[in-house]
Amino acid sequence: MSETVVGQHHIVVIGAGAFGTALAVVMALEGRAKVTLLGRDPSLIADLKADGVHDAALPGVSLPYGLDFAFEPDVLGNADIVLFAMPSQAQADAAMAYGPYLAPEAMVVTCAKGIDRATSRLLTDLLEEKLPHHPVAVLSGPGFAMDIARGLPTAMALAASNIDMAEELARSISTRTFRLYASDDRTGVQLGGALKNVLAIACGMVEGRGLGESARAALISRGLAEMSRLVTAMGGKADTVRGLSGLGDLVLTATSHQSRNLRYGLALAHGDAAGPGSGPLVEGAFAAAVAARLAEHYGVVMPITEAVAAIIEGALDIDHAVDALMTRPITTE
Ligand SMILES: NC(=O)C1=CN([C@@H]2O[C@H](COP(=O)(O)OP(=O)(O)OC[C@H]3O[C@@H](n4cnc5c(N)ncnc54)[C@H](OP(=O)(O)O)[C@@H]3O)[C@@H](O)[C@H]2O)C=CC1
Ligand SMILES: O=C(CO)COP(=O)(O)O
Repeated sequence: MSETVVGQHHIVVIGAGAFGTALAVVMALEGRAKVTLLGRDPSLIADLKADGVHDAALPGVSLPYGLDFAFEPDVLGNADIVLFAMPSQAQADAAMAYGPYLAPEAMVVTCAKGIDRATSRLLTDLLEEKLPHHPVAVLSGPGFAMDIARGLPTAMALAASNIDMAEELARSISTRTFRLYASDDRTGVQLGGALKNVLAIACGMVEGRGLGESARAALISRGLAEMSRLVTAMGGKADTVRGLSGLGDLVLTATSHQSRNLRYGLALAHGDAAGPGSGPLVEGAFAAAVAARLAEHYGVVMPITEAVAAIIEGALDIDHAVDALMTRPITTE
């Protein structure tokens, strides 16, 4: 186990899945901070320590020598930065389970891309309620876990309500291959991450039905317009939507077969998608209905998001959805 040097950050990543492990790997390789990956399954953690690989999450990636592993939450007692890298719908439970172990000065960063389904709340708001003594930031943007872990160049956004804190976290977490840009727009950054997943599902359906690349481009740009409307209605910035966590992540996820959300859309188009939660994590399948509720609440027009939500619920089929979207009244862009 590596020792903490005076003045050095101790960063704990909670959640030994694909993204949590990738973040831990890239930070540990940099070697500036002491980094611990905290998982909840003792046998998995024992295997990671013994084997030096996490083949289920990141096949072929070596776990660096300097990375520490733990399953006992008391390791949190000397961490000043704590990353919550579990799925959106597990963030509230994780805050309740790990909150009592956090050091008083710990800054919390949610790394999930979604909205809490039970409360329709942004994850930073949810975590702040559960962890009232800790500032909560969010990390989001274009970056597949595998690319980050392999040390390919990636850039994401780190947003906190206080820009000084966002800059401090961005500097502390960034590495030579993983570059973070600071923002004070938590709302914009989080909604970008959640909504691009819904739009990636739609792009998967477009591809699965053979509707063409022109349709996909139209979907990306009209989807971005929807994203912009909800972000600004909820107090976020239009500029954020054009940045890494909005346009950047939308382009990545809507065009890559690495994306689980895109693959889910493809499966829906082929009529062989099992329900959300029954297979690999598909955040957009949970976010679609919540985003549609938020759109209604804020009086924002989001026809693509609403169509995806209705298709997943089984209330609409893809052909009718496309027809309805194409025959909406002609309007300005
Ligand atoms: N994969 C990627 O490329 C990227 C993912 N993300 C985001 O990161 C988040 C996680 O995704 P990803 O890592 O891919 O998902 P995975 O399914 O690979 O991993 C999720 C991890 O969270 C753990 N977990 C689940 N519930 C809890 C809990 N209550 N407390 C502690 N740990 C828990 C799981 O443990 P167990 O196995 O025991 O259930 C698992 O280790 C998502 O919101 C995703 O959108 C963001 C950018 C890139
Ligand atoms: O968010 C991601 C990359 O930025 C990962 O996307 P998926 O969850 O669709 O695989």
